[in-house]
Amino acid sequence: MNYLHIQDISKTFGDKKVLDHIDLQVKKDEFLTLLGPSGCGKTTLLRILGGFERADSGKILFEGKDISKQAPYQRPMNTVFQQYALFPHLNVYHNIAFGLKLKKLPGKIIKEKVLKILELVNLVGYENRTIQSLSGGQQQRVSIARALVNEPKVLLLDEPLAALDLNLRKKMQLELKTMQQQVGITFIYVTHDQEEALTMSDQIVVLNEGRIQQVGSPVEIYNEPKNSFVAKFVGQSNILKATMKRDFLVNIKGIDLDCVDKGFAENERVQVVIRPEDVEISKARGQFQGRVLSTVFKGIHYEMVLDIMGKQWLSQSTRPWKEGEEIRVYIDPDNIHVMKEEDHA
Ligand SMILES: Nc1ncnc2c1ncn2[C@@H]1O[C@H](COP(=O)(O)OP(=O)(O)OP(=O)(O)O)[C@@H](O)[C@H]1O
Repeated sequence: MNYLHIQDISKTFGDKKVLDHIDLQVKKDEFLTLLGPSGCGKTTLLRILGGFERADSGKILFEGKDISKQAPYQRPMNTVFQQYALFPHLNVYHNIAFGLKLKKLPGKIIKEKVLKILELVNLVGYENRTIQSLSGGQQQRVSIARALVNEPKVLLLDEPLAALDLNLRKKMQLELKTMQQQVGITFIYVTHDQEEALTMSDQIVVLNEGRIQQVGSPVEIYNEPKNSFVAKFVGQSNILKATMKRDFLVNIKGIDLDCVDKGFAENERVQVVIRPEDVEISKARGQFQGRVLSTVFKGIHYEMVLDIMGKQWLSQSTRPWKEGEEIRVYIDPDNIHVMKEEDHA
């Protein structure tokens, strides 16, 4: 039996179809991320899961039971919002204990649970602090603690780190992942930040315009994007028109390249994705000839725009190449990913 099954969910606001037949299986103890651009329907799907919004059609099944009609508090889920939604007049302890008091648990048990969760979110000693005296990162930890203390089976997180600065966000990403592994709760995490999704997730669901584009592990999504939307949205890519000659041989602009992909017909028109870090520039070796158009220093590497037979390619290298320099480019067959051709590409 599936743990959580989002079964054929659709939702329309006015005349806009926001979710279009979303069908998704979520495993127990999995960190699953809904990734997509602003407006693609991520938050709406999360709100439907949490019970804050009703789908037009489809069901939410938890351990085989239909929970679609349950109120938020009846569901085995808790939500952490981007705006921390903490009670400003209560201190840290009472913010976290709030839900447990509503459940009328004995004071001793409440105290034990709150102290345990404070340890998990690294806030031991902060019990009596007011919410206003905490930093943004600490406030978000309180809101995560407040959700986790209720021991939900599934935690829903809607861009919880969006308001934090970059350094703190990166630190919290790792902390959240560790927390999730420690508590062994399924996390469903919404973000539009592809790096965040790649860092934290077991599974990523890429959404665009209310439709699932691809479901896969971070490595699958990055290395084997299913279409040009995923290839462009997750990392940078060179997307090139090509023709499949036969299995393991693809032709780009008259140049034959070995490749690992198969399953395409002879002479089928395809698209090839090559990541900038896989574009190897050298003076002498390579299937393609070209010229450096620009070079920008990016900290740990240089980013170059190349002119390869009249098309611009992005590339990365640890050494700078001079603008105007004539170069060759080598692509390893392992780094050539072939996709079906799309009309809009
Ligand atoms: N209650 C509502 N009434 C009307 N339209 C809505 C409502 N909620 C969401 N929408 C619309 O549905 C679309 C999807 O919104 P949603 O918030 O799910 O997207 P999102 O992917 O989470 O985007 P963001 O990252 O910007 O929050 C948007 O066009 C939004 O304007």
